Amino acid sequence: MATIISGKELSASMKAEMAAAVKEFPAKYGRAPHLVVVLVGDDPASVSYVTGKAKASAEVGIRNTTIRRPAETGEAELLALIGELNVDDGVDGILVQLPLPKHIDEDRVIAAIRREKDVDGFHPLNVANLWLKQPCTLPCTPKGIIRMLQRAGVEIAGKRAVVIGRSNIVGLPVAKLLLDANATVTIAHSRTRNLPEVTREADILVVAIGRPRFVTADMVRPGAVVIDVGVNRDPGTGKLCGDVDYAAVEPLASVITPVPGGVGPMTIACLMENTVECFLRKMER
Ligand SMILES: Nc1nc(=O)c2c([nH]1)NC[C@@H]1CN(c3ccc(C(=O)N[C@@H](CCC(=O)O)C(=O)O)cc3)C=[N+]21
Repeated sequence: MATIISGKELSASMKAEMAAAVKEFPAKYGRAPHLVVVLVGDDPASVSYVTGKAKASAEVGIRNTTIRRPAETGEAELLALIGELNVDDGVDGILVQLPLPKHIDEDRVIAAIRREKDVDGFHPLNVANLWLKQPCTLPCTPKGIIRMLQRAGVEIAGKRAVVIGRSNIVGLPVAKLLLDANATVTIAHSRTRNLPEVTREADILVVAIGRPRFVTADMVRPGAVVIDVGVNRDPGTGKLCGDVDYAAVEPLASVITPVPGGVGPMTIACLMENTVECFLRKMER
């Protein structure tokens, strides 16, 4: 029987704490923080994520503007919109929802966001500063994962951590944060040979590979801490499911995160935190 880390509960307490602080901002700074979310196209998953971000903003007292553009929007047009938001003093955070339509270069769009307003922590200068251990905006999902480990009282230093997945958004930055917390880190991926053998070495297993129920019981060391970053639709039921076969793995893990109600809500809470941090850095400059 594993301890289940509820991202739902932990994110709710983070949001409540932020709301109490943000309530004082209009009197202190003249206004509330303002997050602008840009959504290009109408992918249903993206629409639902963007709605989640607006809902969380309301809970915390952050002003949220969601700008929607048709899927055919040109890259130049999107870059022009970002340029306007960059120089708008009333905008503290800019998030461009990913993935973008194929005709738009995501890297170019991310790099166009003013670094001080990059609440995702995806801008090249934020990424560089993460790897140089300089002050930076941390990407929301990795930040949320570390928060969950801390909340569960998981000691990271000296442990073996295995991350499955090497994306810029989750795998690479979470590996860096675990390394900075003095874990011994392995980054595994689709081309890793003998993957079950590698993952069985893990005291802490972070799974961000994007395949429903990919991690089975034979891949997990008894007593391991298992963090499931997956957000998949079950091909059969259409329900949300993780990258971990939860029913099979939960009985042998010491600590595990569920899907839904795990890493996802923590990502959103950390996005709110990053928005508040960008706002405060600006106001205190
Ligand atoms: N620029 C950008 N920043 C992102 O942070 C970003 C993005 N693009 N593109 C897509 C991914 C995905 N993502 C999720 C956030 C919350 C949940 C979440 O809260 N999930 C709930 C369930 C939600 C539901 O029921 O659909 C849960 O796991 O309990 C899921 C996924 C942020 N992303």
